[in-house]
Amino acid sequence: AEGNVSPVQMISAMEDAFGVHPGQRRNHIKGSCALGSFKGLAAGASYSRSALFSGQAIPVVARFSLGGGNPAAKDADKGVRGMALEFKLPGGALQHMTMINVPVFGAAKPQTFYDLLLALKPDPDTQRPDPAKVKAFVDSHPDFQAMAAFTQSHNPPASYANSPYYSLHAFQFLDKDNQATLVRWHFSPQDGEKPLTDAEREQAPANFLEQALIDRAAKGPVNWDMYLTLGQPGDPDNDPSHPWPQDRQQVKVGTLSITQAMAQDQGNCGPINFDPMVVADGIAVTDDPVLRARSAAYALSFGKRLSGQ
Ligand code: HEM
Repeated sequence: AEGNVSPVQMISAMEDAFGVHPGQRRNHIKGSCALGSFKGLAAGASYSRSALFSGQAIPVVARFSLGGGNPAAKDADKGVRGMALEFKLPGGALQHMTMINVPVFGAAKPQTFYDLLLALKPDPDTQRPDPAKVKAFVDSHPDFQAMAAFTQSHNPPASYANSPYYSLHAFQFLDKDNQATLVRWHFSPQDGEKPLTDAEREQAPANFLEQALIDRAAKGPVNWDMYLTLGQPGDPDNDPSHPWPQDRQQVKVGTLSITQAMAQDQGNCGPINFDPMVVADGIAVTDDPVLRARSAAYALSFGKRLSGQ
């Protein structure tokens, strides 16, 4: 079926798929907090007047996470890893970037993501998703396939520090003359990309990502370079399942340094809603329906967990 999916439908499908864990996120439930700063480059300032690219160090509160709503998920499980950033700009404005480590998203429209959640609802008899329903979902949603192929063919990272993270959505960067440039961005790890080997995946304990990040940050800043990908006329601005052609120009616009990590109940990322539509002057959202559905669903998840539901 086509049509708008309300946040109430979306979160209720998420709760049916993953269960309800009171006070916690309905998705990306397992994660860790971190702190650091971001330094922008003049190259960024030529596309966006955001204070991000002033060259001053901008304080950042971060959260790293596993996709999905299972708090007992294993860190070696295949699937999505997230990096959510809240930049505290001078004067009190906030900029969010809420990214995953997959370069293509599995839904052109909120309906596809909703249909996936419906297909993942555990069968009462087996307590597992019904494989026939999952297959029917996959067969009927071509926009899901690129992301599924990517997550199945890539082992997860050995550390959050060894993964890139992608905006997926396109945003408008606005310069000082209000000239707009359509961009996507990603953060590339200076520590390099390092997936677990198959043997490491089998032997890995359930929980290692948090301690690995704490240990790594204790040795010195963990850096990611931020790159823009510049859109060309005709590149879609409203479909995170649709990659742009490979030849699009990339521009390095800054570096994120994570200096400290901690458990999510010991840091200040817990009560933040990393809504990806929180943008400050110089960056603007498009009418991407997936981005809009995210914002609505995050608000509901946030309201529930803050009130102990
Ligand atoms: C329609 C599609 C999507 C829906 C309905 C959805 C829903 C959600 C919800 C409900 C949360 C928990 C929010 C909270 O309680 O604070 C969440 C977290 C998250 N989502 Fe999404 N999401 C979608 C797509 C995406 C995409 C495309 C990305 C990446 C580009 C993404 C990355 C993340 C990350 C990194 C988190 C964890 C944020 C944190 O650490 O607090 N999601 N999502």
